[in-house]
Formats: sequence, C-alpha cells, structure tokens
Amino acid sequence: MLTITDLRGTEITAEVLESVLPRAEVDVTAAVETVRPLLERVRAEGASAVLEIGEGFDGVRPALLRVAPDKLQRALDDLDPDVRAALEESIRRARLVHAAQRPADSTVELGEGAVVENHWLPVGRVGLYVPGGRAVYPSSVVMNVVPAQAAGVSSLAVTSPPQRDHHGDPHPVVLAACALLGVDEVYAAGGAQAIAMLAYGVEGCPGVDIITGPGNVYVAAAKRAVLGTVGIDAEAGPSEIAVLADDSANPAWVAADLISQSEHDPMAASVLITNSAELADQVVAEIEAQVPGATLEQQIRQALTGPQSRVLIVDDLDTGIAVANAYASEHLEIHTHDNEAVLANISNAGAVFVGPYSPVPLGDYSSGSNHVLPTSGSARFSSGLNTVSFLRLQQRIRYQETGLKELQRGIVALAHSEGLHAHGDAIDIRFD
Ligand SMILES: NC(=O)c1ccc[n+]([C@@H]2O[C@H](COP(=O)([O-])OP(=O)(O)OC[C@H]3O[C@@H](n4cnc5c(N)ncnc54)[C@H](O)[C@@H]3O)[C@@H](O)[C@H]2O)c1
Ligand SMILES: N[C@H](CO)Cc1c[nH]c[nH+]1
Ligand SMILES: [Zn+2]
Repeated sequence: MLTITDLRGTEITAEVLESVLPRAEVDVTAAVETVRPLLERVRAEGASAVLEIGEGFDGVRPALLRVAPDKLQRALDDLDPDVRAALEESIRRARLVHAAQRPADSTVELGEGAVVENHWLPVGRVGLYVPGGRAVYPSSVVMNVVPAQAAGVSSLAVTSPPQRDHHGDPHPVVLAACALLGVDEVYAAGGAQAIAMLAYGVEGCPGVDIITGPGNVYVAAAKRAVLGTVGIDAEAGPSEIAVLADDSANPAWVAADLISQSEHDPMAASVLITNSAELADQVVAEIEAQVPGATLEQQIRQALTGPQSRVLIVDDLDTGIAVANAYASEHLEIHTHDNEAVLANISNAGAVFVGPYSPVPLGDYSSGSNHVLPTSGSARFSSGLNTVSFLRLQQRIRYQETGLKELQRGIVALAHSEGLHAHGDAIDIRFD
C-alpha cells in the first residue's frame, strides 16, 4: 500500500526529492478563482448569502447563523463525561504552554534621554475557523481559542460548518468545547463563505482583524484572498507526517502513527525516512496488517497509495536528516538510537515529536502543544499557531532633547544621502 523507494547510492538533490516525494496537488491558487465569486456575494449580500451558499455545499440551513448561547450550554451539559474530562485536561495543558509563549515587554535605554520600548498588544477581534467537512474537530476549537485567549484577545468568534445531523448547527462537541473555553460567539458557517463573513462582517457578525485555523483548499484559498483586509495565520493544508527512524524503531508503532494522519484526508501525506531496509519492510507489512477494517479504511488507503506518501530508504541518518529538513514536514517523529543527536540537526518541521512515546496524535489532542501547524513545506518560513500569532509588536520611542541632539548630525547626513532634505530639516528645526 505504501511504496518503498530505495535511494541508497543516489545523490538526493531537491529535484530528486521532488520527483520521489511530490507534495499532494492542492492548487490553492486555482481555488482562489473558484471562491472569489462566493466572497464577493457575501460581501454584497451579507448573512443571507452565507446561509444560502452553505445550504448548497453542506445540504442544510441552520435556523440562525449565530448559534444561540443556550445551545452551547446544552451541548456541554449533554457531553460525554470522558470526553469532557479529556477536553478539560487538553485545555489545561494547552493554557500552560501557550501562556509561556507570551513575550515580555521590554525597555531599552540607548543613551541619555534615548529609550525604545517593545510592547506586545493583542489584536482586537479574531475569527477562528474549525473544520467540519469530512470530520469534525473539537480539538481544533482548543487549538485556536487557547492561544488567542493567552494573548489577551477580547473578542473571539468561532465558526464551523453546519451539520446535517444536527439541524444545521455545528457539531455538538464543537459547541461544548466552545462553552468549556468560555466562548459564546459561535457561527454555523463553513468554507469560503465563513471566511468572507469573518473578513467583511455581515449583519450580526462584525468583521475581525485576524482569521486563523485549518481547513480544506477552499478555506485556504479564501483566507489567501482576504489577506490584506485581515491578517491570517499560515496556510494549514492536508495533514502530513514524516517519521525519521533507524533499526531501533518499533515497526508497529511507526506504522500506526503513519496511518493515523492518513485518515484525515485522501491527500494526507505519510512518509517514513529510514536507513534500515529491514525496518522499511517491517513497517510496510505492519501497515498491510493494520489498515484492513480501519473505520476510515478507504480514505486511509487513498492517502497511503497517493504519490505524496512514501517509504524512503537512505544511506545513513545524516542523509535522512537532510531529507527531513528539505521536506519540512508539518509533523516529524524521531525514532532512533540517539534522538537528541538527530533533533539537534533538525531545522525544518512544524513540530517535532521526540521518541517512541511522543506520537503525533498526542500532539493532535492533549500534549499542550498546538496542532495547527504549517504544511506543504511552509515550515521553512512559518510557525504553527501560537500566542504570538495573535499579538502585534508596538514600539514606543521616547527620546528627550539630549538624546535627539546626539543623533542630529547623523540623521541629517543620512536624510541628505537619500535626497530627503525635509527629513533632516525636521530634526534641525528643533535646535536652530
Ligand atoms: N493542520 C491542521 O491543524 C489541521 C487540523 C484539522 C484538520 N486539518 C485539515 O483540514 C481539512 C478539513 O477539510 P474538510 O473538507 O473536512 O472541512 P472544512 O471545514 O475545511 O471544509 C468544509 C467546507 O468546504 C466547503 N466546500 C466543500 N466543497 C466545496 C466546493 N466544491 N467549493 C467551495 N467550497 C466547498 C463547504 O462550505 C464546507 O462547509 C482536512 O484537509 C484536514 O486534514 C488540518
Ligand atoms: N493532525 C491534525 C493536523 O494535521 C490535527 C488533528 C485534529 N484532530 C486530530 N488531528
Ligand atoms: Zn491528526
């Protein structure tokens, strides 16, 4: 099901890697053109367009776009006690980790009468997208809301697709998670129309400053299209797992972890990078044994047989590390004799899961880390969702006469070198 490609003896250039491990073909650029008319319709017609477009895609129209607050409380009251306890523990751990991410304000004295302050300010209002097409994601409520709250955002709107089995409301566990987190503004809207609702605002839902959260290609495309009107987090596409392992790894565990992420999406990528041909064979055999009978077997098979999923056998672990860095996976698991030595050389991965007892599903739900992570190689230049995603740095410049006088000649010289004499004049006028 999962194809083995033996790269031993091959020089692995970027081109080789791209040919043996192509990313899933998710054409966000093309999808932007598909969603643009939907965005324009919502901008022009407001809430009724959100409901009508949603009815077309989701096959159900909620009575109200905004979920009534008593429904949130009812969903929490009806929540399975085990799920409630697990959510509470996930929230507790996530709050601890995300509180620790809040950067401290600082004051830098650069000389007499010369001070610059760095202040971190939360954005005013955020829109948090919780996917709900193929699967529903109460855990993504936690992953969006906790960092926003840790940053001190005062106005939070959560939106998630209407569910046919629930009279057009978002899934009840999504609603219960919102209630547990103290969020009372929840909308039954998904896809591009939900992103337009948040970006432009509609009756009953004022526009937001930043939109975050994972979603399918239409959600990603809509976020890209409204960037500028609002801020967005990194694009989170189909899930990806890469496992870097040697002959110390447990093949059954590695197989289970690879399968776990493949159940998200037929385009999900599961990749094993190993210097052990024996482990490669054992993991493939384990996959053949574990997949039959899985709840989402069809989807898992599609993802594992796609060109984006592979077992790569490499000459040695150093080559494996180079491949992992070039691939820049959303999640990277390390199962080797010396995990810390490998970790020290990993530069590109959305999140790194170190050792056999740190599997990706731990991070998906309960480790305290965030599961909204950069996919499609964007871990090279962006971070997963975190507290800083909801903060802006405001610098405050406090110079007195002495501090400015000290720099007068230099600033005027620089201004003149740029041909911007009025800039220099604005300094000189204070001392002439
Ligand atoms: N990286 C992460 O943190 C993370 C977390 C959870 C899920 N995910 C990913 O998020 C994705 C969720 O996708 P999903 O589809 O299940 O849910 P979704 O909520 O992203 O999308 C569902 C919505 O898509 C819209 N839609 C469906 N077909 C459309 C079409 N033809 N044109 C325009 N709009 C259309 C509908 O409005 C529907 O409500 C998966 O790829 C999953 O792997 C990522
Ligand atoms: N693995 C997903 C991100 O790629 C997140 C998730 C949510 N629930 C289960 N998994
Ligand atoms: Zn997952």
